Amino acid sequence: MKERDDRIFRLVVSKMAVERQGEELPQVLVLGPPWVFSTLESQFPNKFHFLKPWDSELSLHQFLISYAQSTQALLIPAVIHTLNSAILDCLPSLKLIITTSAGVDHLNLPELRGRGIAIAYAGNLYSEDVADMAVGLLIDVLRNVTAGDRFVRQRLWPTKPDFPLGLKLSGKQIGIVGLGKIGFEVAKRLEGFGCRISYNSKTKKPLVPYSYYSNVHELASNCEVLIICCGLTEETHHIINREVMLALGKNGVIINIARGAVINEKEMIQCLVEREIGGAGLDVFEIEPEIPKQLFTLHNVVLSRHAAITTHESFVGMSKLVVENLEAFFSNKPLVSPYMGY
Ligand SMILES: O=CC(=O)O
Repeated sequence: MKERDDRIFRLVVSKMAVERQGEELPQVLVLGPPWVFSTLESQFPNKFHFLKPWDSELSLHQFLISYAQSTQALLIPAVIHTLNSAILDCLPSLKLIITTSAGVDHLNLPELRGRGIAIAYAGNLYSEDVADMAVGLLIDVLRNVTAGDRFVRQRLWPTKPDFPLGLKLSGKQIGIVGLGKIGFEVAKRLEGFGCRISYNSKTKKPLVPYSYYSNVHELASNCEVLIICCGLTEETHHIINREVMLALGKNGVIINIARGAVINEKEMIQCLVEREIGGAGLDVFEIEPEIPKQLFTLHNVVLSRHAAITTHESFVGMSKLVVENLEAFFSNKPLVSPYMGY
């Protein structure tokens, strides 16, 4: 009985605390991993009252029903895939979703459009960081940087001198899948390495000096490296399949800084195991963070933790953009970085 009374007391106190904090300021609900939000929170001015379900003892459903009935703005500070109809049904006043990502594949766009909910997103904020990461992964895979690090740490250098040779980056024929802002930034960087650039995208870009291939198979047949820079859509889902990888060839390298499911991951692992492609640098996976264990055993693969955007500078820029969008929204001005593609 005492335990039950204590619990009710704690719930009432936490409800009062939430209500007190939010008396004046516009409310913004936050859904997503608390650790991502906590890296941003210190940068936000004291202008909004952030509703954080993880601070409450209530279930998410109960929390939303209790506190978020008049909430108009929702912040998603990571790529989470749990924003389903059941959650949206608990948010009858919702008018805006701010996602801090550049990709919007985690949002059900037709449903949000149907419900009249606007979206603000990161736009091109991270393109340089993501392009830097793509080039970093490529150099790592070709020149065995991480594999060399493991070799040295395992004290194998003095005893086992037969470390494999790397492959040269300069002059490589690079195929970029998706020549948006990130793809362009990757191309610009690799031009500096004397690489020859080709690309695939929905349509040929005017005034672009790179060779265009209208399908990825043809692109792969003419390249030694594929760098995946496109968004994940129904059309691009598993667009990089076994046939494409076989066309890339035995020394071919795949870099993915876009979304895991653009590549058929099972087929990629099979191609890597059977040495039908040369290697891969992967920042993203089909299901994160539970990635296939087989990848851990492959020495021709460099793994990263969906971290291409995670620089101090990009987090500062992202916090600023979130605040600008919230300020615009709560003062009935146009959003600063609206997502228009739905
Ligand atoms: O993956 C990260 C993003 O879409 O911003």
